[in-house]
Amino acid sequence: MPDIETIMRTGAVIPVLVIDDVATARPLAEALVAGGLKVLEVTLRTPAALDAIREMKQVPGAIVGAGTVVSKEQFARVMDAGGEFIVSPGLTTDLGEAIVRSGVPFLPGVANAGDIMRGYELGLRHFKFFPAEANGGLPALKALAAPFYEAQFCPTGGITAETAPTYLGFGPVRCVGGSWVTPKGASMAEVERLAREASALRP
Ligand SMILES: O=C(O)C(=O)C[C@H](O)[C@H](O)COP(=O)(O)O
Repeated sequence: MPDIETIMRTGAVIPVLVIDDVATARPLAEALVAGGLKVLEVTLRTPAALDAIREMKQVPGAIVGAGTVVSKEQFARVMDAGGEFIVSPGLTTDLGEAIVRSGVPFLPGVANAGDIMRGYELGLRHFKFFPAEANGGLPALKALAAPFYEAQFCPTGGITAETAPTYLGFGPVRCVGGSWVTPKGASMAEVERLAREASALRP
């Protein structure tokens, strides 16, 4: 199982996926991987999410994890489905301890210094800055990251193909997350094209 550092370094963008119909999961993963995005975050926002993880894991090269994990029960269900990493919108000690103890790669959401300190106490150094744009964007992240020189970030929330490069140009940013690669109603050819553009993004 790759660790969280490796996962964050695999590509410039982690697509954040909302899967309504499990039948779309595998073709979507194939299009994203073909476009160069291998790390796939399936949000637990829909009833299809866990089966979507199972389907996407069949796609060679895909590294499939779950987003929107807010409870230990969800964490257990994701493990059962074969999820390879966990993303949460925030960080509680209870959930954080359970995931850290398991050794499963974990990218918890942080929005302020207290959140990061809670992560440090759990031994975590990799965080999702969420919601990135609503929290003040790159200027806010720069100010927040300054005291936490070991921390590495995946800003997510409101980021686009246009704004991603400015985030990626900031040293502690390893990758960004976003849903722009899979617009609602897009064809698989369009998703592959957007993934190819996203995977080529550099500062
Ligand atoms: O459900 C979660 O836990 C999330 O991870 C939320 C996502 O990060 C954002 O919804 C992605 O933001 P957009 O790219 O602005 O759509």
